[in-house]
Amino acid sequence: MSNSQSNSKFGHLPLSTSGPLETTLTGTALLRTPYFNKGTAFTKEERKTFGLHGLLPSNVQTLDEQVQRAYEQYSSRPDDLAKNTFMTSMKEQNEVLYYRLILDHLKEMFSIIYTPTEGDAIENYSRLFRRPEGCFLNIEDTDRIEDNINQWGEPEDIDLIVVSDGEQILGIGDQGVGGILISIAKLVIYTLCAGIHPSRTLPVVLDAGTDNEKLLKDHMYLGLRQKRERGEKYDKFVGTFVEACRSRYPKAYIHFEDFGLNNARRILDKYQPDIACFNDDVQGTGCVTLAAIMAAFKISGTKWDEARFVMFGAGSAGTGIADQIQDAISHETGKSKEDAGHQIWCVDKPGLLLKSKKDQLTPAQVPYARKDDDWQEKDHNDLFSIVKEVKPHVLIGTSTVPGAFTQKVVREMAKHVDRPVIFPLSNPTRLHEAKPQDLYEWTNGKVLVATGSPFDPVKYQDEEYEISECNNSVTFPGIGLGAILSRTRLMPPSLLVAATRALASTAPVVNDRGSGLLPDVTDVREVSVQIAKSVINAARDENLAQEENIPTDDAELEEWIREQMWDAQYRPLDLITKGRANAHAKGEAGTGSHQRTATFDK
Ligand SMILES: NC(=O)C1=CN([C@@H]2O[C@H](COP(=O)(O)OP(=O)(O)OC[C@H]3O[C@@H](n4cnc5c(N)ncnc54)[C@H](O)[C@@H]3O)[C@@H](O)[C@H]2O)C=CC1
Ligand SMILES: CC(=O)C(=O)O
Ligand SMILES: [Mg+2]
Repeated sequence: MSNSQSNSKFGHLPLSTSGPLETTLTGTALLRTPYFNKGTAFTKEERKTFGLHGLLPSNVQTLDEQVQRAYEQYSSRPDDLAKNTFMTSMKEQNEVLYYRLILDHLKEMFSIIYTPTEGDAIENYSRLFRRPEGCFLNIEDTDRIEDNINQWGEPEDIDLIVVSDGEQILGIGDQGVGGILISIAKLVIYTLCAGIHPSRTLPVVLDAGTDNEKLLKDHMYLGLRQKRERGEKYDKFVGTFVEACRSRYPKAYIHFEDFGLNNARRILDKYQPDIACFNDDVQGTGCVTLAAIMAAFKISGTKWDEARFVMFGAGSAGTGIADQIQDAISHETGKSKEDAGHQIWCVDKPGLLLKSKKDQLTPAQVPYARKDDDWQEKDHNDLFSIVKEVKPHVLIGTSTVPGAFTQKVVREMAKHVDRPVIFPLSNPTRLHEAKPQDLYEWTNGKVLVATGSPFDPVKYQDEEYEISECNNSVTFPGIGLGAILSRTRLMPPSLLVAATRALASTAPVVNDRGSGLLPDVTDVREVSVQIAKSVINAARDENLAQEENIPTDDAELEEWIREQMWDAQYRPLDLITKGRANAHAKGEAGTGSHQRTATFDK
């Protein structure tokens, strides 16, 4: 491996990003491989070495000039969905340019490549489809799963797999095979926000059918046109997929995304004891929300032993957040977990979760069910009455019910606590339980707010307030970076606690303005370094790290992490012979069945 240009003391590491890239590709094959393609930025020497003369206009451009042109093209698209489609095709042409463009306009573009616009792209997947990306597995072809997984590379080639079965995409429900786009979007965020190598990841959709009638009736729908399979056949499907991943890519970390209510937690509970895996909706959301609550309490002065929480929408995200709050109360106050749970009231479709309805509750909801006796003769079916009774300090929405936090509910809450902490987290934007502007008006500016999708700053009484985005995208990239670099065998709750503490400590100086509950998205790469550092240290302390050469010195560890974070910069290219490529026992550049194996990094 050639590292002639690396100045870093860690330039020898396999994931180091400071040296040249090696490839066997030349001519149009090189131009058509997005990982290597530099387009008009190929230097004169490279054009000669790689046979590019006549295939490019003569002027050599810098990456900055390319970004400028691409941004003008992007800006000329008529609406957000058209911008999203433009970005998808850019990704298929030139990955460095794609990521550089977004990083240079992160705040503006985050909502285009992620929630809310990605939700629209997913809803229209079969109609907007141009080119497949990712691994499509379907429940009627389980015999092929192993082969389909194996074709993406050699055992050392894949670090991270994001998988969805498309049943509960963002807040827009069952999108069937379109779920591939959430796996891809989450991987893009891993690369943008934590420098995960784009060529060492694998997006997967598990197509188990769909219960979305609109898709079933749509003759253009590209997935299995049948009702969702459940039960044993479904479990076997997921099990075969997990086994295939484990046996082919034993070091890969598996991220589960947007599974339905009855599967998300069940699948996590099944695999978490044995493999390094993570459910973003349950765990990532829990981490980021807890960090935001910690920041809010610093402003409000609320004490953990007296704080009362109402969770509205007790599904995957709601119970995931409740679990993290419960652990935090227990940790901060020394209370038992059971006692800590008494400070949390969970509300779902039928109202407050009650013990008498145990049969109708999911296993994750059961610990939060309240005694019926305590609620006799009290109205426990509607949110207003519950808020009136509980007088919560914190109200969190993960219900997908837009406007559920009405003026009446919010004013009632504000009567009892000085600084109401209100987080409407349901995505996409149109499903938020309340709008930040209204929350400011209804609480006379007292609210401490964070939202699931991005919102513009709020203007209230001549002041402007930033609205923090409380989205798992602030946490999962750093957690994944830590998992990958430490090669942790497992991802137990203790590593997530380490991640949450690191995130909470990176919040900007918390102030009384409602801003600063969480770091700004533009700082997310630095935040990811801190989260990864904390996760790596915890993995090592608990003997879970399989990577042996993790620096013990804090500053060195940071340098070690940064050196292994992929950045959107063109690297010099070395032309190597096919024989040498084979000697590295890696997928031969450009001849794989898909572009993700068509890379040969260093
Ligand atoms: N900000 C963030 O980082 C995240 C936000 N979310 C958002 O949270 C929402 C829920 O996502 P998941 O938990 O994955 O879905 P889920 O389907 O597991 O949970 C939704 C829950 O809301 C309940 N619900 C529906 N109607 C209700 C009503 N009228 N009253 C009370 N509860 C009601 C459902 O019964 C279910 O238990 C989505 O909009 C999703 O986009 C999810 C994960 C992360
Ligand atoms: C953010 C996310 O994971 C969701 O809304 O499902
Ligand atoms: Mg999700």
